Amino acid sequence: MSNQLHNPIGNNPAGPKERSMLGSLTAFRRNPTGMLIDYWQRYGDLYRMRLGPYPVYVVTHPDHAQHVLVDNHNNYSRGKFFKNFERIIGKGLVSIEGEEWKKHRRTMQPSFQRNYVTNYAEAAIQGALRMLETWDLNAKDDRPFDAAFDLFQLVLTTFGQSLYSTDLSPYADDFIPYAHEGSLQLIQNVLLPEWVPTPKNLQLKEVRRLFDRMVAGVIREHQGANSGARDVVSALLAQQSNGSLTLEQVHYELLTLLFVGTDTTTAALSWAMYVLSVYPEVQQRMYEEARDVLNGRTPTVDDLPELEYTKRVIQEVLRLYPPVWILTRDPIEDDMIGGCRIPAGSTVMVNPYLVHRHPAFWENPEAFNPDRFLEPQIKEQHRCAFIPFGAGQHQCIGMHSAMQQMHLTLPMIVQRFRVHMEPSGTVAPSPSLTLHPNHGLRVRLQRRG
Ligand code: HEM
Repeated sequence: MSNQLHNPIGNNPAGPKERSMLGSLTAFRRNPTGMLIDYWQRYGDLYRMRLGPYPVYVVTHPDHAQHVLVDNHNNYSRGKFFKNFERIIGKGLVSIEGEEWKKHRRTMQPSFQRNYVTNYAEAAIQGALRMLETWDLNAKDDRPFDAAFDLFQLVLTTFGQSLYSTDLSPYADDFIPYAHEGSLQLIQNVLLPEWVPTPKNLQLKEVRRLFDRMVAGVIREHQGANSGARDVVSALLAQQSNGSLTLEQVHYELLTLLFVGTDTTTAALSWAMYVLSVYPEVQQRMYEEARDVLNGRTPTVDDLPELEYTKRVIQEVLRLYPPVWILTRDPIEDDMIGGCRIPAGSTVMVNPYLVHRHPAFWENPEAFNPDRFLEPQIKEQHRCAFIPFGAGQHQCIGMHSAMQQMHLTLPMIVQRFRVHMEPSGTVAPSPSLTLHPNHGLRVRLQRRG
């Protein structure tokens, strides 16, 4: 794999010769991760391609990621691809900019602070216990099943109770396939104007209607019950009462959190289950850690610092399978990255999937090795070599709650079961907006004695 800094022609990055009007869009739709890696090998660390009419510069080197996301972020807007999100979730934290973004982020931040997030642990644990009860039955009957669906249900329910003080479980059957569909359409349909009445656009409208109904219900419950809840819904509604936000803005922010918070955490948990099944030695070490630290108990947040191998497994899962595998920004003025000119109005794609595989920063990058994250060496790693939650001002607001949920759930799983894939073998990533294992995650569980 390439480890060149860049491979420019003059001060233009190299890239494929694209004769079709669609540029590299067809190849991107067919096999996005494969295509991006192939171009990386051919054209170096910073390359140029076209997706339809849009010039895109793909960034794979941590220095360049840091330049775009952190050091020179003032010269970058979220850009045209993030605008596309508005088709499903309206104008929320992932598409708004400037002062409006700052105000919204400030309003929501307290609900996501590391210390506050510990309040969500109980919902995550109780949800996991319920899920494991049904898994017990599957194990008893030796019945293979799609764990990805159950994990999504767990994440949705925990999300609802923690952040919205609402039981979202009745929506799970509709929401889960719709969230997958929405995520897929957003990446496959980047060029299709939303007013064109194609079956896919009509499907997107239906997805949007369900999401709207869910969020409208959550807001109504909060307004009607005077619940006294101190959740993110109440924080946003307080700003609406004092005239700082409109009800529509509150609605869109809640829609945004729901869409981006659940699909991502589910993808990460699914990849973790996959990893347990293909690396039995990793599963065994996690089991031994859970056995020694918990001695058969259910974990609490106080146990998390002791479950340190599990944390490294989660980090390694996020390195190889970053659920948010593409971040895009548009330069406002012309910029220079690694000696190459990046024109205003184009798009820069910072690609965690590639950054996390950069051979100059990760030895034997395709190997699954949680010990890469051992201290002190990980402290010396480039600050943008590992960016599953992004970097800079737009860094994920939900990262502590997502990490906490994974860190609590995985020891509970390995404590009770041995996990096997059904059928065994490797699973390819299926990239939509988020990176999921393709064809779900069929597993067979064996109860530990
Ligand atoms: C494993 C789970 C998750 C991953 C991998 C993840 C990843 C990311 C990444 C990479 C970004 C940066 C986007 C950018 O720079 O353009 C981001 C932003 C964001 N994430 Fe997450 N996320 C996860 C879970 C969550 C959860 C649980 C929530 C909410 C409950 C959430 C809400 C958001 C929001 C609102 C933003 C936009 C922040 C802003 O621009 O101010 N995420 N996430």
